Amino acid sequence: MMMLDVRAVSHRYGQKQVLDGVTFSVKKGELFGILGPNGSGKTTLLKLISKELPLASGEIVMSGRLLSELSAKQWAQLAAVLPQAVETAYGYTVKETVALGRYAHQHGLFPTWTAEDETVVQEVIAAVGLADKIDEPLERLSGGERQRAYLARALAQEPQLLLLDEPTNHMDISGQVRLLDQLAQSARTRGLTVVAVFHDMSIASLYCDRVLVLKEGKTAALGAPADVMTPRLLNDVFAAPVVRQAHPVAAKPMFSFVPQQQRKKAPLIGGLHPSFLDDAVVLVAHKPLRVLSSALVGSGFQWVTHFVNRHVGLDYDNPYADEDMRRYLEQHGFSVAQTIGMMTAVDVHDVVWRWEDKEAFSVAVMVTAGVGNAVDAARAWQHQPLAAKPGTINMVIIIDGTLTEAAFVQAVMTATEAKAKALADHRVYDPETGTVATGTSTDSLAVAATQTGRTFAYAGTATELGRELGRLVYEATIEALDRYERRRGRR
Ligand SMILES: Nc1ncnc2c1ncn2[C@@H]1O[C@H](COP(=O)(O)OP(=O)(O)OP(=O)(O)O)[C@@H](O)[C@H]1O
Repeated sequence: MMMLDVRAVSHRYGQKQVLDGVTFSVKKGELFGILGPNGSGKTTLLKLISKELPLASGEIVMSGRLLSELSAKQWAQLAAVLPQAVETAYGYTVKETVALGRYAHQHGLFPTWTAEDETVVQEVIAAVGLADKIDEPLERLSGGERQRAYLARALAQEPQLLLLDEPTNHMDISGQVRLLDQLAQSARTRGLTVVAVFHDMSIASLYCDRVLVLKEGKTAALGAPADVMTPRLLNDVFAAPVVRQAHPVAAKPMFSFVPQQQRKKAPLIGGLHPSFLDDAVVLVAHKPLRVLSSALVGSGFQWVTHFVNRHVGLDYDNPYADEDMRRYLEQHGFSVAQTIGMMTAVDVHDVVWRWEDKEAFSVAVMVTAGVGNAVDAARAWQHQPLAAKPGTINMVIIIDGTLTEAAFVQAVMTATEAKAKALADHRVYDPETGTVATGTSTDSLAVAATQTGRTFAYAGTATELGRELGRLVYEATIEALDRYERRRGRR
């Protein structure tokens, strides 16, 4: 059974329609987020669910019962609410405030304070981190501490459903994390259902199982954050440019707004640098880049924001490597449609990142090199049929500038030639033919361009762009080969 069913709910203040046919359900134990710009109807929706506003249109069912059939006390036995702004009642201590939350559990005309009431109150105060302030009057707490005291009061109700309006509003980062971890744990262990309004999209993405995105009182999106919180949707709903990035440790997308000024001035490459997951090196561009790539995921011409080079073991042998890579990207919160995915057996911490800012353009190169499967392309025909093994040179090239398609292809040629020269100078040999290797059997390359600024019709070695590109690729490949050898030497 659903904990909460909201069916075709609409609401007007006078003539003003602020909610229009909103429908969603929340399962028991779910952490459900409501997102949307100011005035999109989020608080109104919570007030309708908490019976603070009368429901004029649509239906709300809580734990199988129509809201209209629940008395105030019955409602309070099922649900608790932490509103956006709570009036501080002066003179009450933390404990007295929290004790008010037990009202729904007390019986008779002269309710008595039971041992259970006392235990619950002590527990929830400890859970929100206010044990040392238990006898402090509320007006002597900070805004964040007071918010936590009110949260403890809501938790003391031992509700099945907790409604929160911007619960982390006044809290510092550690307070936010503690509160949300606590809610997530209650959801997991006690089956507590949480419906919360969030303004911070990254927090919503990190903690919510599903989100409802409201725009002008209507549902703009409903689903898992990784699925529905696309930059395009958020751009549209919030009318501001949003960047989606990978969280460094959690498999959830993070979001940041890009200040207009910064967008105009800051060159892309200056702010770009590799970041690491446990088993991958990741590059995140602030805006989609046009890419020509041979990668496992995202081959051909694409517009992407993410480049993921994932480490797999030397014995990795999967005929469906592309599907496996897609799954990996999804599990780690990347949008497959906007990501270039490569694989390597090399330790990704040996990645080499080189960049050069010229007046007319900038170029950056990211290389991981492993040459366990080194091949001389001119003599590959002498090999036994080659197995696609993951000993590989992977390269991502990023150019601040506008490239024609010819320039993309020429950039691929220039990079490939410079890489082959690096292998020759590094004396990497094809173990089967004994001749100098030109690459490995599974190398990947992605050339990406911002498609803003100066246009480059060519990127061959006769052009300034090509010359710079050739130098960077050569130097980065040599350095990556050095790192590869050093690590092998250490084994
Ligand atoms: N009591 C009221 N009387 C008239 N209009 C109201 C009332 N309360 C809210 N509104 C209007 O209804 C719209 C939705 O308000 P609501 O508070 O639900 O939005 P919200 O999404 O929670 O916004 P915020 O992010 O600013 O908290 C707004 O345009 C607001 O001005």
